[in-house]
Amino acid sequence: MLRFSKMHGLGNDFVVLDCRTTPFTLDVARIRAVANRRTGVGFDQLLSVEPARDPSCAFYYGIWNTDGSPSGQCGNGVRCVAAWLHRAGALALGEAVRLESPSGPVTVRLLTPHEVTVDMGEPAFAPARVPFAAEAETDRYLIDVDGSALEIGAVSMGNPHAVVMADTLADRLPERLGPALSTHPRFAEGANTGFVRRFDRGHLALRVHERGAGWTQACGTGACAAMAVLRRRGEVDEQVQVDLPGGALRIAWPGPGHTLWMTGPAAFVFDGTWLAD
Ligand SMILES: N[C@H](CCC[C@H](N)C(=O)O)C(=O)O
Repeated sequence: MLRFSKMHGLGNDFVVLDCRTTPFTLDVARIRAVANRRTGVGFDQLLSVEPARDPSCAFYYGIWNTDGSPSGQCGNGVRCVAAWLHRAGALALGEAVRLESPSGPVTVRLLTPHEVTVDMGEPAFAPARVPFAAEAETDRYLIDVDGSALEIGAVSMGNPHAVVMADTLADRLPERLGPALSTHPRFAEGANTGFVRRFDRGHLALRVHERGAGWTQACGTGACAAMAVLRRRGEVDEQVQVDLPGGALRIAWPGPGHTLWMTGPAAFVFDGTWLAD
C-alpha cells in the first residue's frame, strides 16, 4: 500500500513518500504512472524521504522527475521535505538541520511551519561540474541552437542549469528554446533552462523549462542558478527577489566562496493512498 503526501512549493508540485522505514522500490513505469495527471496523482517531482547515508545528516531525500529520471537537487522540494518532517515530528521550528540530497548535504531551517530557508551550498561554475562541454570556464557561453548562437550561463546547483537573459532572445521563443536547451548535446546530462528578466539589481522574473518535467510553475534551483549567474556577472545585489509564475522566492548570495540561501513557502495539499496497481 503506497501512502503519499501531495505538496507544492509555489505550484511546483510533489508527491512525497515516507521511506524512513520502508525502502523506496518504485521503478520508472510506476513513477510515470503516479505522475500522470489524469490516471495518477500528478507531480513535477516525486520525493522519497529516507534514512541518511551521510551520518552528519538527519535524513536523505531522493528526487525523480515525471519521466522517471533522477535529479541531484530540488529547491522547492527540499523546503517541502523540511515541512513534511516538521509535521511528522522529526524537525523542530527554528532548528538548523542538515539533509542529504543526491548531490550532497544542504541545511534547512523552518521559519514557520510553511516557510523554510535553505543553505543550498555553493553554486558550481566549472564546466565539468555542471556538466557542460566548454574549453574554459566563463560567465557567458555562446551555444548553437537551431543554427544560431545564443548566449547562456551554465551552473550546477547540484543539478545542471542553463540561464538565458530573456532580452537576448530577439524573436526566438522560449517555448521552442526551452526544450531545445534542456536536451542540448553540450549538456551531457541535460539542463533545466531558465529564462530571466531583470527589473533591477534586486528583482528578477524567471520561468523554467525543467529537464525531465517540462515547464513548471516554479523551480527553486532555477532561481538559485539565475541569482548565481547574474551575481557573478555583477548585475544583481546580494539579495534578490525572484518572481516565478507560481510566486516569489528570496535568494541571497554574497558571491563565489560563499554558500547561497533560498527562502520560500512549502504547502500541504492532501494525504492519499495509491490504489491503481
Ligand atoms: N523543481 C526543482 C528542480 C527539479 C530539477 C529536475 N527537473 C532536474 O532534472 O534537475 C526545484 O525546485 O529546484
